[in-house]
Amino acid sequence: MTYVKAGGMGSTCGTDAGKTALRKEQRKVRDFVPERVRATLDARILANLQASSEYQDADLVLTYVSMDSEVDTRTIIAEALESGKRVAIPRCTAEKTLEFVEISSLQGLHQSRFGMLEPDASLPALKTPEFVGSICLVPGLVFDGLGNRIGYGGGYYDRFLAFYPGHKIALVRTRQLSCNELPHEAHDIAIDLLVTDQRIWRVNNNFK
Ligand SMILES: Nc1nc2c(c(=O)[nH]1)N(C=O)[C@@H](CNc1ccc(C(=O)N[C@@H](CCC(=O)O)C(=O)O)cc1)CN2
Ligand SMILES: Nc1ncnc2c1ncn2[C@@H]1O[C@H](COP(=O)(O)OP(=O)(O)OP(=O)(O)O)[C@@H](O)[C@H]1O
Repeated sequence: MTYVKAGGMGSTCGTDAGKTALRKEQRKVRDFVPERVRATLDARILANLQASSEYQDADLVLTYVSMDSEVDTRTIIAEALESGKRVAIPRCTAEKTLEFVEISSLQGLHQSRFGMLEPDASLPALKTPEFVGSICLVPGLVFDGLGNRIGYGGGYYDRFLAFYPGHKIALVRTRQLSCNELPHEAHDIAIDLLVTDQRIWRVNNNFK
């Protein structure tokens, strides 16, 4: 396995080829970090998230259910529910966007054809007005200081976030941060808040 330093990434300009290459190398970077180290970093990310006013003020948390080497959201889900917050997780739709379904535990979910845990198709999705006052934890492989992100490449989150009224928050291990501006296109929706294992980074140019 090749170890790719985050600082060594090329800043290719807005091309699909550039995004695809970054996805591939960042996936390796993320998988390369030993599980024990990831757990330590993720505990710090959790603490920083919980310390943020955006999290504290939110009564509803929209979050993916982590898998593989993604930043752990299962503890976040358990602690959010424990503290009385509402939690909703995504379901992929045929239109390649996301619907969010409220859950009360991680029980009863099923594995989607992409390997992620999803709520049953029969359960009702929340409607956009219910997202006011919520936060959305957005997954990604690599982020830059302007809030640009590169995900798995389905465009699911970009389509959903285009109509999302709450704070868009990324949970980021420091080595998933790019010091170069990432390639981005008109449809890409930037993150408002980066929560790393070291600090909380507010992307001011997103607050309009
Ligand atoms: N844990 C977790 N859950 C998540 C995401 C995530 O990043 N992490 N998502 C983040 O977005 C959404 C699912 N994202 C996906 C992104 C790409 C493909 C994908 O590569 N699809 C292929 C194959 C399509 C097909 O078989 O029809 C493709 O689009 O080519 C699938 C799902 C929702 N749930
Ligand atoms: N709002 C949108 N409307 C139409 N197509 C879109 C939209 N957002 C993204 N797409 C399309 O989805 C595909 C993947 O987008 P992109 O490369 O930005 O993925 P990503 O941000 O890495 O993935 P994701 O959002 O699932 O994490 C591209 O072909 C893009 O044109």
